[in-house]
Amino acid sequence: MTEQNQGDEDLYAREVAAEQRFVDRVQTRLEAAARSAQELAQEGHNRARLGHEGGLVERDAMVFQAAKRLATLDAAHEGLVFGRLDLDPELDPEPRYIGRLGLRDEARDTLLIDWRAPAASVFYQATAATPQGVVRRRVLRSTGTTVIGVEDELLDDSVETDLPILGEGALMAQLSRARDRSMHSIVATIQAEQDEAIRAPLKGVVTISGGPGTGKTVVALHRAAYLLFTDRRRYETGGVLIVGPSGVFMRYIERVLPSLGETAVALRSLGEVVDGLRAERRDEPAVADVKGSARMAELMRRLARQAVPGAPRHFRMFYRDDVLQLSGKELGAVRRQLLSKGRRNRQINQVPRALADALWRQVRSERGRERGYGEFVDDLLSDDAFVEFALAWWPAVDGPTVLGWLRDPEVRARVAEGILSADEQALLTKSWSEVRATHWSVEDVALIDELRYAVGDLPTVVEHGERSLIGTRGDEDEAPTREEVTTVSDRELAGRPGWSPPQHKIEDDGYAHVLIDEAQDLTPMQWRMVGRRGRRATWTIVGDPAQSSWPEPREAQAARDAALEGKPIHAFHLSKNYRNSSEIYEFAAAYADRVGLDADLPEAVRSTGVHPEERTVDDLADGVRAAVGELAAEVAGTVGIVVPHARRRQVQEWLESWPEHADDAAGGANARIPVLVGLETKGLEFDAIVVVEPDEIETESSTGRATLYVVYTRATQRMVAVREG
Ligand SMILES: Nc1ncnc2c1ncn2[C@@H]1O[C@H](COP(=O)(O)OP(=O)(O)OP(=O)(O)O)[C@@H](O)[C@H]1O
Repeated sequence: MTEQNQGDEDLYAREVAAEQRFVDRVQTRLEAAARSAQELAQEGHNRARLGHEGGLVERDAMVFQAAKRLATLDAAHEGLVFGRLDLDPELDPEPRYIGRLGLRDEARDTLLIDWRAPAASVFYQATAATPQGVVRRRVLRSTGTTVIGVEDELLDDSVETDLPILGEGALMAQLSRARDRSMHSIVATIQAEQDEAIRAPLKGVVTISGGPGTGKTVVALHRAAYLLFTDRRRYETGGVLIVGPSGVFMRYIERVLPSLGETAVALRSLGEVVDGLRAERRDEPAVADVKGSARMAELMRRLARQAVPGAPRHFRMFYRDDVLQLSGKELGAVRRQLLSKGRRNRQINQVPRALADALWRQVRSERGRERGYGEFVDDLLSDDAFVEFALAWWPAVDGPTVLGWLRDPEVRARVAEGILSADEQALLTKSWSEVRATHWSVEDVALIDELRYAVGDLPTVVEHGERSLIGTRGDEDEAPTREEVTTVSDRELAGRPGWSPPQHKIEDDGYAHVLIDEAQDLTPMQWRMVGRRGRRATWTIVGDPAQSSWPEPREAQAARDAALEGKPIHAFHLSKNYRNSSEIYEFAAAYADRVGLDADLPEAVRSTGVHPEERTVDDLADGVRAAVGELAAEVAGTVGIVVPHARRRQVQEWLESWPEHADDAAGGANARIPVLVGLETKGLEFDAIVVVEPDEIETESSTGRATLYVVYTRATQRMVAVREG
């Protein structure tokens, strides 16, 4: 080793040791904060809320909680302290440290600046062209609480200092690491254009566009953390909803926010947006196209107004000297009259009276009329046959039940007339006849939500005597309370089981912030579903139109505009691809160009020198096996095998039968070597990808080319496409 090299190494070690001393100091302070929080917890929470001191301790408690989460969830990655700024000594001779949370020392001076605080923005925004007073930017690389390296950038060489500049650049070091099954935070290396989107104004809608791998997802997640930091009360109380394409994707991103100390967010895939439903299965593309179409909104509206299939269709009774009966036609009129007053489930209390009114019009005999309307109603309400009919004719219904009515061919033909073609109707019939009644698809969830809003939430059944079946004050959201049960009929009915309004109302679905990832794929019906949750929200919308798998972009755009209700839009665009090697991205971009996708082509910042390969093989199984074997040996992280729909099972079976990969194949979509269809790879990334029969992926749906483009942009290091020739 040369003297020069030895000298460099010593300097590097000294700098790392100096940073370690600072990190140790932060750690000691954090532990002290934790101790005082614990002591205070023992003394009781009330004191913590008193006066100035109390506020301070509360803050310590928060710091403690956040730190605990950091320690448990992200120990193996970037540490609590990750950044340091050395400014022009004339501005500030002391270094400033940036961390995942803010911390003060014993004298209440700033020890660590939270990355989201205004004082930290210069860490991300300063460049050599506009150094903003920063001479050196340093990123600390750590494992847990141990500093293992530093990466420096000199931003202003006009200032005289003796600061050493070490390392090879934090960004490249971060981008070259192996991919595992989850996405990690990028707090240490957020780039200036990304930082602008993260810190964008709070009002209205922020859109983040950009080609593959530009950091749209990870930036949007950091933005959610930023919003929680800036207006914690609003966003923690009102809630932040993050919607992504699939369960696999949600699991992939779920660690990012906790690693930033934030857990107060609802992460939902499109199949989980509606409370109580959890769908993972996707319909085949042709069916999904029908179910997602905006035309389904009208179809659902009609469906929600139908008579309940299988419910009694007429009613007949004797009253004094009259025979009273309600035919299908008369019942239809009562149904329409009730529906004109509000949501179906909210009308339940009005049903007996509406039926009684219709029957009273038929009472002609003198003996009947002389008792008067009031007593007639009371007589009816104490008549078991009548009450049973009312309950059976107008039961409380929920979204899944109403969607299930479409299994009845008569109902389906009636509501779909003029909306869906015979072929489209047949597709729906097939889709619902093939699966168990409750095994809903992701696409069904948006339809169920539509119906839920049309019929109103399910009332809660209450035990005997608590509530009456019949309301005393028209269509109200509040059920009559015990005190309001005043009429004879009410008293009689008070002994029967009845309904009270739902505890959870659909009005409670709203969030303070809605973040939509892979927004280019939302169908019009899905836009309606998320729109209902964001009426009073601020929004972040992330997407890349070239990766869209929805065939009617204009229809989706209209649905999206309707969901946003004219809120002001701030658009941000990201221009650099941080995922793919430049060799892989060139291949993908050439494909996009060849097949005529109007793609937003970012610049890939990293090169590996290894080009993707296209292989034609005699035997597909052998070819895939060889490719998987090579790539699994070459990369340390994940290897995705992407297949056409029709080959999924076959390839999964091959993989499991190859002893060398049996372990890596276990764990389904979360395995080291998962088998996925094109659409499932959305938003994900792998160290290496094997694409099986790409031409079949391209032709298996009307948007297959966009899907194949997505597939070609998933690998960070290696890609092999295999075709049988
Ligand atoms: N500033 C950064 N520092 C380090 N890594 C980054 C940075 N920006 C993005 N990355 C990494 O680049 C990869 C791609 O990011 P991300 O998945 O957010 O991109 P995307 O634009 O949503 O991609 P796509 O649209 O193709 O799904 C991720 O591994 C992410 O961590």
